[in-house]
Amino acid sequence: MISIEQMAIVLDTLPDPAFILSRSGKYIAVFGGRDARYYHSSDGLVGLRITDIVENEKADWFLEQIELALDSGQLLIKEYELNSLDINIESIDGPKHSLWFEGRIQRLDFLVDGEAVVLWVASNISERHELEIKLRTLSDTDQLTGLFNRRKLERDLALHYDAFERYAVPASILMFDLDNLKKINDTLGHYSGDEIIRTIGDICRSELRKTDIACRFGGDEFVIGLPNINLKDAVTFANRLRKHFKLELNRFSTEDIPISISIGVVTMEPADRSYEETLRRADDALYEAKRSGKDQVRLG
Ligand SMILES: Nc1nc2c(ncn2[C@@H]2O[C@H](COP(=O)(O)OP(=O)(O)OP(=O)(O)O)[C@@H](O)[C@H]2O)c(=O)[nH]1
Repeated sequence: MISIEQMAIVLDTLPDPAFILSRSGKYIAVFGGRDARYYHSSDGLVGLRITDIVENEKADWFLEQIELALDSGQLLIKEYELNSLDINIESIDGPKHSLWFEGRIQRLDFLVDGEAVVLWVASNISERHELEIKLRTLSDTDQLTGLFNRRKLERDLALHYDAFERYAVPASILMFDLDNLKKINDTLGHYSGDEIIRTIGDICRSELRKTDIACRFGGDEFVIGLPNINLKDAVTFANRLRKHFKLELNRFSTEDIPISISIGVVTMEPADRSYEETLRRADDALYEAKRSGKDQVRLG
């Protein structure tokens, strides 16, 4: 059997901080989490309330979680961030940058000063969180161009179609394809073809707003989603883009292989039953641009 004194040492040596918090957000007791590389100091917390140290919105969130854990009686697991906007990190010992935590919150079956209480164990998961963000970004990105890939595009277009259908928020789509890439590969080599595709990514990044979605759809085919843009403005944009591409890609052109792009432009319409139908119309418009001699913009 270990003694009460040894038990106290064990609690204080817990690698992750464990808080006993009341329903009203009062810190009743704090144990462990002493490593200043991973955790802010919890010295002086006992007796304070969450609202004393955490800004309003975040404090409300903490109180909500306590309430949920108390009501359900079941283990509640939540991830959250604490940064200098939430608490005055500068004045507290410990890491100064923002941290991500996994909170494990469980009702305790006793009252303190007549109030229900929970045990809140906070594990620092910042490294895991960063890795997850990197993985998510990687899985949404086309390696050659750094643009989004088709999976991410389709996810975003589904959301924009939803906004269009419910609230009539316009959204337009450009689908474009390099002209004559096969000849370029055959004549100048596959690496030149790759460089042209990479350059397309750079031009897209320089031309687009943050909310636009530029994606390499596959091979030498690209799609740009333009939220909040109607057909007229989308066509103006497509023409500007075509000229910009022509200018930049000119350095790859040879006498008998001009390098340009063909673009199909459409906007979401009530007759489209899904974003896939809008995309299909963009593809038809692109096909028309190719059929009519390439290096041009066609409306669908
Ligand atoms: N270098 C390079 N070539 C690629 C890549 N992806 C696809 N391609 C080539 O791009 C060509 C695309 O086919 P098409 O669109 O029919 O060929 P195109 O010569 O551009 O024909 P048009 O679109 O009618 O002008 C194929 O030859 C593919 O091998 C890539 O990542 N790098």
